Amino acid sequence: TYYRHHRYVPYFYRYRGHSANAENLLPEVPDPTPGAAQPGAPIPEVINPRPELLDPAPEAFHPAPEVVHPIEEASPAGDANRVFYGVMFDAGSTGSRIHVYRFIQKDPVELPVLDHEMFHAVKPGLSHYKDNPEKGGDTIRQLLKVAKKTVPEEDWGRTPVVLKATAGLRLLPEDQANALLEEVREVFDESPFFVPNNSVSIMEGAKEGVLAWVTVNFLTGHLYSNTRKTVGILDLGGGSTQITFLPKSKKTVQSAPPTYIAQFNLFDHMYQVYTHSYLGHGLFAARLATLGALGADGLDWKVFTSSCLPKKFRDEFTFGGNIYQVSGIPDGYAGYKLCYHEVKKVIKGIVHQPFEVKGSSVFYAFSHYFDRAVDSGLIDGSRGGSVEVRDFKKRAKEVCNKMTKYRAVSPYLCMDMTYITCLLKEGFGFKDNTVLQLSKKVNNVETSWALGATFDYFRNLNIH
Ligand SMILES: O=c1ccn([C@@H]2O[C@H](COP(=O)(O)OP(=O)(O)O)[C@@H](O)[C@H]2O)c(=O)[nH]1
Repeated sequence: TYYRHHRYVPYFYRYRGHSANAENLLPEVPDPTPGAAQPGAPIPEVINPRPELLDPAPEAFHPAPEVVHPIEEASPAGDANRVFYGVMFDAGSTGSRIHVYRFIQKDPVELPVLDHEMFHAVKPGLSHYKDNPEKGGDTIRQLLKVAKKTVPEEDWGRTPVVLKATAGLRLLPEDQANALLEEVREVFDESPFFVPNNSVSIMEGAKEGVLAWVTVNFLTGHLYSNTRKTVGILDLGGGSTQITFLPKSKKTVQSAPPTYIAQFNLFDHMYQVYTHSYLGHGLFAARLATLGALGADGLDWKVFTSSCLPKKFRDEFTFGGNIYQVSGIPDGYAGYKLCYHEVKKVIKGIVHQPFEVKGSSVFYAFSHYFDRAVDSGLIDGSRGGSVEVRDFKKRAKEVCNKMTKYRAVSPYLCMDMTYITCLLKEGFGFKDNTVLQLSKKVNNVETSWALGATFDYFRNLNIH
């Protein structure tokens, strides 16, 4: 039985309505008793043993005792299940988010099962408050209310709260980023939750890609199968973008810059992945770069123009706490070809083309890849879907050549779709027929680095 946990395929069940990704809409948390089944819903089976898949890896995933709290006594009913929670904050460049994960540990030597995620998001991100860190701290305080409503009060003191900041804070001057982090530490310290050492930090880009890869491969069951098949991930944030996959060919590893290869141990397997985070190549940073405005601090009088924007469009674009004047080219041309030419300059020669992107057959693409695919009508927002790289290109052309039609959806849609097309094709070197699985959630859990980071916290994946 010791090995049995490795045969469990992670199955997740929806115990109650999952809150939508309504940025800015701070939740009413509908049901204060986590795990309460919906009326009429079938009683979920939490784990699903698959006896035919024997995997001799012996190590269980359970929190290392020094990190987390003693295993509970069996309840009077004789139920030895241990429920525990992990709270992970994602301080992204465009918003801050909270993920409250509920795990069930059936047996101390077996892997706990991820049972539920509560997710909420607010906009804008912490970096927006670079000149007013206290207000930034307030957004985290607001999100903590979700944790208080989701985690039963008796568990607060042993539930860890961790915040990791990504591109938004990486792009800020150090003193401003530190002031924001310090503010968050104070908010955590005054909260009733368990605040581990180093619980508030800026995450390295390389970790961001690896942890998202861990999340997606965990949620899709690939970490449990003995086929060693995994899926790659593409994450397009506001400030940075990540690519991570498990190379099949040695040449991919040998020809990659050494910092693009990461190793870690997960559920007793050693993985060596290709991963990189491109700072300044997230969608919003790329908009600014296309407009020639990236880093143009203090040029608030200047209007930055682009043929990717509707000709008569004019806007104040805010990113990272700075405001930029932007517009289309009123008497000039707009459209796909010119736009492609502009965005290509942002990508060409900067993005490394891995030897083998076509080999790693399926890539899960999420965050802004997903959002823009929904906005442009490529996929349905509630279901997600799979598209080929060429579908992005086709839709980008249509959006750019009919800007008035899509303007109401977003005046930046032409620029964004063209950037995504160019990044995939000329940046990473994907073929037209590479399949991208676009998803915001897998089994009702957000596809983001946050779950991987929670595993990393509990188990220390020792990524290097
Ligand atoms: O759990 C998550 C985390 C992020 N996102 C989306 O992914 C994008 C990520 O942008 P972010 O501001 O985090 O970018 P970064 O700071 O990583 O560049 C945004 O559209 C978010 O709404 C999401 O849907 N779920």
